[in-house]
Amino acid sequence: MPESREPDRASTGTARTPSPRSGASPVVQAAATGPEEVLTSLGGNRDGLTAGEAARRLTEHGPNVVSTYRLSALSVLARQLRSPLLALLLAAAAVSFVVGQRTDAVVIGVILAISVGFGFVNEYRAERTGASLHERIQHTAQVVRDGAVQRVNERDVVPGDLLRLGLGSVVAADVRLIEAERLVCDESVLTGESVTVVKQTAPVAPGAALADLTSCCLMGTVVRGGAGLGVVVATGADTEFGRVAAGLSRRRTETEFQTGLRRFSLMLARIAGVLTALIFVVNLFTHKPIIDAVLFSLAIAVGITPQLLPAVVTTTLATGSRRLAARRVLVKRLVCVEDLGNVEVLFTDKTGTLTEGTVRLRTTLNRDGQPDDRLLLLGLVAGDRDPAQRDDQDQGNPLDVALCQAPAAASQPVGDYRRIGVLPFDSDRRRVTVLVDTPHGRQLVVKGAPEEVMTLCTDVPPDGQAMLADQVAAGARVLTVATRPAPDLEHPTPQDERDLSFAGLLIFDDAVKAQARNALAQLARLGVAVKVITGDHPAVAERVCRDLGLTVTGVLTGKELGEIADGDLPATVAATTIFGRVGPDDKARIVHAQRSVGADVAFLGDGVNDAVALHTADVGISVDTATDVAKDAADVLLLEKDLGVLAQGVTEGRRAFANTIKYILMGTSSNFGNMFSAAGASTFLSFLPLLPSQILLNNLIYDLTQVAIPSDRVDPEQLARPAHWSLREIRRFMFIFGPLSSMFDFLTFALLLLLLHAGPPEFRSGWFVESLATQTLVIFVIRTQVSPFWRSRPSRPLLFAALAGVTVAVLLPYSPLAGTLGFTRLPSVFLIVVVVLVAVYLAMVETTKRILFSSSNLLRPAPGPRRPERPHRSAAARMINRFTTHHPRRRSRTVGAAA
Ligand SMILES: Nc1ncnc2c1ncn2[C@@H]1O[C@H](COP(=O)(O)OP(=O)(O)OP(=O)(O)O)[C@@H](O)[C@H]1O
Ligand SMILES: [Mg+2]
Repeated sequence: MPESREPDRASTGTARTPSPRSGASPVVQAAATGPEEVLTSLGGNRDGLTAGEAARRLTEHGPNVVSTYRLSALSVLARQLRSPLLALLLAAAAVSFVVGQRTDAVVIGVILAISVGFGFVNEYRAERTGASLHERIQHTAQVVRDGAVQRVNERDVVPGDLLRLGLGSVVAADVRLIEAERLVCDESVLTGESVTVVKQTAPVAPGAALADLTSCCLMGTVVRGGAGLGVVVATGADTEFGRVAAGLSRRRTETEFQTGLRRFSLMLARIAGVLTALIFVVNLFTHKPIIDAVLFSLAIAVGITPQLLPAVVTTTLATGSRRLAARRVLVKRLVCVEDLGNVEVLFTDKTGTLTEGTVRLRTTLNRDGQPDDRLLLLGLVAGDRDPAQRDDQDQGNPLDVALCQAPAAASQPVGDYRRIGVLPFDSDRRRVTVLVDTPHGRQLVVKGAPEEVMTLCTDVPPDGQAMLADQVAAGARVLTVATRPAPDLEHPTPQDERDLSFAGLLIFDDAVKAQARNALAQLARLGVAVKVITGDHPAVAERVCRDLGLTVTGVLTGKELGEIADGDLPATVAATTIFGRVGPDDKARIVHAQRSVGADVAFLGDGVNDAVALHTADVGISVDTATDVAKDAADVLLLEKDLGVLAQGVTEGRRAFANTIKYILMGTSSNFGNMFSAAGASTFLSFLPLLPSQILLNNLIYDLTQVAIPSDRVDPEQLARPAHWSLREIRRFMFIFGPLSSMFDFLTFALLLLLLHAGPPEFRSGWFVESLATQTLVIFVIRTQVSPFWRSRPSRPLLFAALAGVTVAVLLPYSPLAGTLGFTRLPSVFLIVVVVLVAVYLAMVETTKRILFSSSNLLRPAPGPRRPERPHRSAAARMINRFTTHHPRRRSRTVGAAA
């Protein structure tokens, strides 16, 4: 991580982006004032607020959020109406109303209203699901209230609260620091500056710039090291972050899926444009009334455009997200469902995923290889948290938690050891160092990864290494403890970690998770390669993999990784299963290398050390109990750390993709073919093959049948491999199945005209029935690669919708509405002919499908050209989202529904 920790560097704060502000904000004033003074002025004390006072302040100041997101029905409706096509059509209908074709105009108006309403309802419902995803992700903050440390919802933090800050926490409000222990913050979200800032408690000069408020911590910034305690001086929109948040864009970058959809829609729009213009010109030449020609060509364009696409996509994704939520997997955005389906390589951490994650201290070994409680005592003293503060010891670093929970821990005289200073744990140094006053004088105690600590020792006994090797080979997690007298030391620095005396080893157990074996097998069946990335010793990881039956093809350590040139990295990473002793930047580098060979990468981790890699991956996955930064960086949150649910997530993603593709293939085959035929027929007929209102009605009924697609079953074969967008394949599909459908249309035309000598109403009625039947029923063939198609069962809603659509089409010419809609009864011989035609058509499509799918990649793994690097959403946008509520309450700024 590019960071500097020298205080002088941090306080000079050159050339940092100032935030727009009007007058000195609460935090700027507090920064220049003494800590106790600020605390008193806010009516607080070291015991924190009382519960009653906190509740009172919450009503007074409102929730601690910077913005409120409102899903506005109006904006969803506006999106439905935004189509220029619709506007043109309405205008043309209005003109036709004025020139006298009243019924036709009214019918067009009614059908359009129903279509818009239908699209609106579907999209609004799906959007609401999306919005509710957000509310399920809760963030908590650690505050001192009534004299005790407690976790409260971040939104309930109020001015005057005492906020505790630790490694990896996202600061929940603007605070004035009262205590700071080597506290280092990353304020890039506010200042754009990647150099971290060292915090302390001394007041700064009045009117200091935002980047120089070293006595304060600001909302939205991240604690990169150390710990602190501060009094909240501002919450919500009154914070510095709240002020800038109001002006920031919340635009999100597109995923591959969204890009694919957009390109597809664009392609159809182009085709529709060309076709419409052509029909219009031809119809003018064939001397049809101009207003009819306009209406007709516009109706065709409407017929081609997949208006329901957004609704179908959101509904499929929402269905997937609901199923996932039932399995305790939350996606932050709906499209993440689809992203999950594409995952090909999963990097996972070890603790809690492959192992139970409840680390237990098994034994201690001193210099002579004997159990010794003194090591436990030293281990406790050199914990990441001060053991003198007994609160919350069951949260945090699993190894430290294990030490606190060891049966002998309670009887250790930790009270006799007073902590003077600490070099907190971080994943690069892999150790904790504390300076303590002990009954035997002042001492430096170092506890950490054996490779790191043992090199700092001068007196490792001859069998020390062997002792360690035995334990590691057995799969135990081992920490080494070392000490040194330091009588004159005041502030420990990394340079003081030298000439240590080896004290012994702490041996931990972390049982292998039994269910993980099953989950790994499931992922393997889905074609997802699993790799382990851990800060632990590779041998420990190897042992775990062996126990779980995961084949290990290669092992690499962080050190070896450092020696590999960027160019060679992708190949090496691809050939490696275990990455051990890697730090945060290595993790990101590995993920990056894997992505560069064109694989879709997911990363699962929950630590501060995982945040960068979580951002780098295509899909970042974390757990609900993870550190704030990891949770924020993730796209998917598991409420339980379990690989099994992930396999299901992948399946759901693929299901969503498969169903979306079904809709698209439908739209590009028969539907497209029919519109094309209508256009063609208009060139040689002396009358319009379908009235504009009939085209719209045809389109509406078809659309109604299509909304059942998200509910459809997906064949197991399609779930077995990730699929990717390929516009080329879709186009190919379109140019094979479109004309095939047209061929049957022209056959119908010939029958109607030559055999049955149909006049305009009969012709239109007949073709209306035939075209709806073909374009609706073809779903049963297209929805599956299984041949013959009836061997794959569709979902009940889809079956019902399709059959109902056809029934309505057949009955319409016999209904009382027939006259208004321009239909007439059909001779029964024609209906028989239609049945035969449809059957032959479906058989043809089935045969073509068999040939096409055996050579096509459309619904199967397609290692086609890959998308470029995913541009990450800006850190600020992510952060605003965190501090946003979807429940409008008072005193928070409202932003539009543009998410
Ligand atoms: N509390 C601690 N005190 C001292 N050393 C520690 C502590 N926690 C971890 N270490 C050492 O640092 C190493 C890396 O730990 P880190 O938490 O960065 O790993 P990780 O990548 O999160 O691993 P995992 O896959 O187990 O989650 C550990 O293997 C251990 O040797
Ligand atoms: Mg970890």
